[in-house]
Amino acid sequence: MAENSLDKTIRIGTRGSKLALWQAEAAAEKLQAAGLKTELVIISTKGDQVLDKSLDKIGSKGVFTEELEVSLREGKVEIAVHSAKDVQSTIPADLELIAFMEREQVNDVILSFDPGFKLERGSHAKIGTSSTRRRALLKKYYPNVTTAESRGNLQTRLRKLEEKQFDALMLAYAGVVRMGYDNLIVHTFPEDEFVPAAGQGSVAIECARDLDPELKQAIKEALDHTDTHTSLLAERGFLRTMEGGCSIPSFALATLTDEGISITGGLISLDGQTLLQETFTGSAEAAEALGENLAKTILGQGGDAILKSIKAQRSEA
Ligand SMILES: NCc1[nH]cc(CCC(=O)O)c1CC(=O)O
Repeated sequence: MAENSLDKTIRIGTRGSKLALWQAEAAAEKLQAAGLKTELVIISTKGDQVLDKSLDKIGSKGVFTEELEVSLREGKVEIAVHSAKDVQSTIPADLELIAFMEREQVNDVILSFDPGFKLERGSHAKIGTSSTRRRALLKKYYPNVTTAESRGNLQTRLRKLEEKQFDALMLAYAGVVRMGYDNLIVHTFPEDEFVPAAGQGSVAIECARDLDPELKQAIKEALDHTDTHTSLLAERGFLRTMEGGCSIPSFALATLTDEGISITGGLISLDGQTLLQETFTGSAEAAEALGENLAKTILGQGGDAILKSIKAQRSEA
């Protein structure tokens, strides 16, 4: 009797952080509900190990994904689960992203242990964040706010908040609610002003291109969320054309509409002085091209000069 590929246990590669485990468990539950067998395999990445440097200083692409991709290649796991936001814009040719799980609310939020904490335009608060996008947007919209590095997993960052290394902490709502810290949210940024990073709030599933086709299809059917996938194609098309890597303050958010798809995206200079932001609409079938065209437009509006100056500043540092 031929061996049935769907009887095989799907080994799920994941980082060991609590959020990563939550995401991997969410994928495992859905696979099990579809009748598939699963097992979690915890893999530590450079982004988990190097905690004393900001991500733009660790520098290389795929700080949260590389070791997972090696395990896919070596056949140690069948799939890898990532925060979609942490996945580099171009995947190596022997690997592929087969599914994007249903997206959580996409907004950035502020957490504080002081329930009376209010963020206002003139606020002088010190806010923990290590994201260049969040820092630059805060400079633009909240010019008196200062920021402090807050690398590390969510638990580490909350400890820094507890130790009063800063007054408040800025994070993605998705991770906060998944960890059950939403009771600490004191401010939610509107997504048209603080446009999230491409992929924020969604979970991406990666596998080797040569994974058994029947198994691949079953995984896709169990995990993929069509509207999220379409949005992510547009956002990742934008990101790829922007060619910035994860430490560039670019942003992109696509949503499906009655007519098709809408994507808002752009780029901000590190000092917050120059903001380029546009919204494009098109058909869902051409989602990827729409994101690419948006990026080309932003680059043409002066985005290329912003990128150049960011790269020059970085090589000086
Ligand atoms: N590398 C950080 C990272 N990657 C994914 C999330 C949050 C959850 C998500 O956006 O899916 C975070 C933390 C944050 O930005 O607050």
